[in-house]
Amino acid sequence: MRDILAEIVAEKKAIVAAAKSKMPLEEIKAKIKPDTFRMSKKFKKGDWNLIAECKLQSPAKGRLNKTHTVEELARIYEESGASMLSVHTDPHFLGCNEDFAKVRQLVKLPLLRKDFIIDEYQIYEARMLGADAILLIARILTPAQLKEFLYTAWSLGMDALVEVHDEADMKAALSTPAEFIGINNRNLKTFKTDIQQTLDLLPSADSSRVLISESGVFSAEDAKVLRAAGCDGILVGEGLVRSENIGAMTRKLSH
Ligand SMILES: O=P(O)(O)OC[C@@H](O)[C@@H](O)c1c[nH]c2ccccc12
Repeated sequence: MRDILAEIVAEKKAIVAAAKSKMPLEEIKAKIKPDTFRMSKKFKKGDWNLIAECKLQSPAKGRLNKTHTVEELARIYEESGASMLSVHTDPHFLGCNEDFAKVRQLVKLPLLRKDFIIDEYQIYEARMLGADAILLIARILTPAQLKEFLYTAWSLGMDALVEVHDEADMKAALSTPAEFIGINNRNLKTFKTDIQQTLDLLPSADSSRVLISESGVFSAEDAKVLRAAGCDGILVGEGLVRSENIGAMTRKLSH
């Protein structure tokens, strides 16, 4: 069976190697200033937060939205009450660093750099692009890397959303002091989603962490179920970019 995550990670190694030879880490370090933890200032345990994702394409489903640019999506989300934006920089999602930097110029909300981080270089790069937070996917990192990358993000004033999909990932996430844990309802091998995944895993999370349910949220009803179960927020891409009225859907899912 096709393993989409493994394919993406294999390509990512080459992408990072090419980026390093174009702009060495030392050069990035000389350019950047630490951020001010804008995600953790905004997200409080017990509040409800929508992270709205600028997602034009998915590797499993192909093109999701042909009518809007990433910048247009970002503007609608911000005007319609999202707490934060997630912007892909990986080409499988039609993301790129340039679009991320453009969104940074356009909006004031905190921005999550959505990518597959396998090397500390990408964390410094995220800060250079103006990210407030990064995604760390437990499945593709060792527990030691997870901790190390979390501290690297913190040293740059950025927050990290540590993503888990099953009990083993959750255990790894809980072994770090991660403040934000994202339960991905999507199996990253098959890309199938089911919000039941969050409901199943929530009891094993510790209640001091901010818990975000990611992927496969398509309605206010889904959001309501997740909120009632104890989530502090949701991360939504497809459910927004494919809806007929993106602004109205953003408003519905924001509270
Ligand atoms: O479009 P959705 O089903 O609402 O999902 C958004 C987001 O959770 C998803 O893009 C995502 C979360 N973590 C990932 C890791 C890899 C690829 C994609 C993702």
